[in-house]
Amino acid sequence: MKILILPGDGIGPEIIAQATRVLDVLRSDGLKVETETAPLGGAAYDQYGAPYPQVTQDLARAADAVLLGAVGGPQYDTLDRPLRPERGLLAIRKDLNLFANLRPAILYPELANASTLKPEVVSGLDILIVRELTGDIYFGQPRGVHVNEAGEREGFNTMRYSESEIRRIAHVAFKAAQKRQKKLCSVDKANVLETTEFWKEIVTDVAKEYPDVALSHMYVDNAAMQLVRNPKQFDVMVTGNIFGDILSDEASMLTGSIGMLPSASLDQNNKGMYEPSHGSAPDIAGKNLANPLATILSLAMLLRYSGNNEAAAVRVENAVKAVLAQGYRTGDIFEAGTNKVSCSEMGDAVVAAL
Ligand SMILES: NC(=O)C1=CN([C@@H]2O[C@H](COP(=O)(O)OP(=O)(O)OC[C@H]3O[C@@H](n4cnc5c(N)ncnc54)[C@H](O)[C@@H]3O)[C@@H](O)[C@H]2O)C=CC1
Ligand SMILES: CC(C)CC(=O)C(=O)O
Ligand SMILES: [Mg+2]
Repeated sequence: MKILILPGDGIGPEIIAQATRVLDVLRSDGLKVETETAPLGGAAYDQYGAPYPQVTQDLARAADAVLLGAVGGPQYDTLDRPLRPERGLLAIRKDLNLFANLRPAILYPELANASTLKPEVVSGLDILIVRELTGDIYFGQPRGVHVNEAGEREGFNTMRYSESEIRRIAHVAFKAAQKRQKKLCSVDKANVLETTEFWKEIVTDVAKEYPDVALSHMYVDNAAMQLVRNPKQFDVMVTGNIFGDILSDEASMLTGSIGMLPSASLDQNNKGMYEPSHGSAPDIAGKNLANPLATILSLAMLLRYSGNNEAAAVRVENAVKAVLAQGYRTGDIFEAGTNKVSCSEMGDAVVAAL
């Protein structure tokens, strides 16, 4: 298997370094992988003047899977939009047709007290958020800032979803629910937005092919509230790009920290890009403070989905469980009585536990 590694910006290189060490151990134990490394985002802009340069595109297309740290940073926030790191991320997702973003929010029992919610609200939590990733207001045209008819400057983006885009993500979500508790909640804002009323209509139609899955619908504002009130009511949630982006950050805090939430972004054939759900955390970048576990768990997802290697995935996940049981904690999940470690020390612990 060919894996392209994209460290990206901010904490990206630090967390990717720990995931790469884990991969190296698996490789020394016989896992057949070739790796290449390329820049994406701000790092690519600095080197090539573009956030998703040709060299990265060529390697990404040739790879079976991509492992990404994160992109972005304040030094890039004043660049023209097409040059910004986040555009590079959107471009690679679109280029590789990675429409299905799986974001599992699982609470490891050892982290029940790291959550800001009461342990009884989150203990045993196991939710899968299925987020559509290549459509919606993040990609819809027209977009921009112009002077309107009243002579005033005005910003605009467009929320759009085609029927085929909704159908294919709905199928992914129903199939995922079939393998879990057979409950799917589709999240929309159908009371206000035509695009998401259409979403609801199509998801309801696709449901006819999955009679064993109980489908429910919820408005996104209520879903945001219910995730905090009673998150264990959910099994699989399916939603569009922007709602999924926001709800998955919210769900991450149910697991103790955004530094714990991995993700897989898949195409129709399980080629995928794997990345933590968080960003480049400029506030802690370069300080060896970041939690690398979301990235290491993203590597596990890579091994499972693109590598078709369940045993290797479980080995990595068990190592993460072991280090949590041993009491290792980066600052974001630290609590009294545990052992506070740096990003690289957490990597040491995971490598030792493999
Ligand atoms: N997939 C990606 O590459 C994403 C990139 N971004 C970009 O990242 C930059 C920062 O965005 P923010 O809104 O601050 O979101 P962020 O997720 O980078 O950080 C939010 C907060 O969570 C903390 N945090 C995040 N990951 C952590 C980790 N592994 N360990 C410990 N603490 C962690 C940060 O220190 C910060 O306090 C921006 O340029 C943004 O556009 C944001 C989200 C996703
Ligand atoms: C640049 C953003 C679209 C990335 C993000 O926030 C995410 O994918 O979670
Ligand atoms: Mg996000």
